[in-house]
Amino acid sequence: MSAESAIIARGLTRQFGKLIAVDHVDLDIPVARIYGFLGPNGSGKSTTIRMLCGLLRPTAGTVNVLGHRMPRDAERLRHKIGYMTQRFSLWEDLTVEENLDFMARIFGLEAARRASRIRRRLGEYRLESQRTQRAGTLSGGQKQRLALAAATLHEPELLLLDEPTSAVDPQSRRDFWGSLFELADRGTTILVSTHYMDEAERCHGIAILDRGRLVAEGSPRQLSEGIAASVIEIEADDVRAARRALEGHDFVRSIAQLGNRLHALLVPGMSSPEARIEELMAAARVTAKVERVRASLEDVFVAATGFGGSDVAITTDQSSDPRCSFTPTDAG
Ligand SMILES: Nc1ncnc2c1ncn2[C@@H]1O[C@H](COP(=O)(O)OP(=O)(O)OP(=O)(O)O)[C@@H](O)[C@H]1O
Repeated sequence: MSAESAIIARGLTRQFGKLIAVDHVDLDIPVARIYGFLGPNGSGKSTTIRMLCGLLRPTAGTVNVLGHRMPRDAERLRHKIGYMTQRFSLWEDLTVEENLDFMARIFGLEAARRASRIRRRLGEYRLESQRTQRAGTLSGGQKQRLALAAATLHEPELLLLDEPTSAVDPQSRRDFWGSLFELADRGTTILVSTHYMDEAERCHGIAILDRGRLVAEGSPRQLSEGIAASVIEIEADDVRAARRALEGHDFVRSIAQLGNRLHALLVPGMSSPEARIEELMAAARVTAKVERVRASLEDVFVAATGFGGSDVAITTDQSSDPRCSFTPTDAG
């Protein structure tokens, strides 16, 4: 393992019967960085994360996490990693403080350290006023802060976060990301799966998964510059007419509407794509401003996942429970 890599995976594969949920994925995730998994529903993000933290046994491939071979060394890794899923997985009938105390005991913190860590986390995650409130009655954002406080009680070197912000509002998401950056600044490696482009944009590195395969990887800037498409923005007085004029042409791979603008992804290598689009607009008598723009991460996502559409849906995965154990399972 290289000194800078927190996670190295080679040929990581997981099958469920005939379905290949994760298909020969290679990963090198550097320490103290925020690394994002982006992918449509069912692309294998959760399955990959569960294999990385030892909850699920790979069908094939090797995984090394913080110098430990997984899943063989899962038990030894337990104290070095924190895991948080999209589903609130603490005890709803216990108070905020009781939840933290319980988790601190699970992580084996002795009494004095337990008390000081809990006090610190309550402050850091703004939960002091909710200290004696039952977790089940917290708001979505408070629950998420509690889950992060619990996942970081033992000061893990690596945090694995599976769609942690899917149930909270934009302000809570922003706060949450502020906390992630602080953790990364202090040396924690963070792997986070998300459906949100703005979140992926904040990551130091991103892997895009599609049908179990890793289809693109790099920093947001590298991905944007390396996109296999020309991105043309069309600002039109009649957006619907502009869209109609673009439809049905082989060289137009996808069209997405953003207010009164369209983003068209064209096949790469066209000599002057703007001129070609201007011709189409003129022929359809649509007044439009046409310019070539830098690819957004959403454009990259659409191109990397086969131009299948830009809508990224959010689902709730009920399949994993971090409380149960760290024993790898074959059944998932
Ligand atoms: N325990 C399991 N048994 C059978 N199939 C499974 C199991 N867990 C996951 N799958 C399947 O593996 C594929 C990948 O699922 P996974 O949950 O990893 O995707 P995901 O990218 O995390 O999706 P989402 O964004 O919807 O949470 C899906 O087709 C899913 O139905």
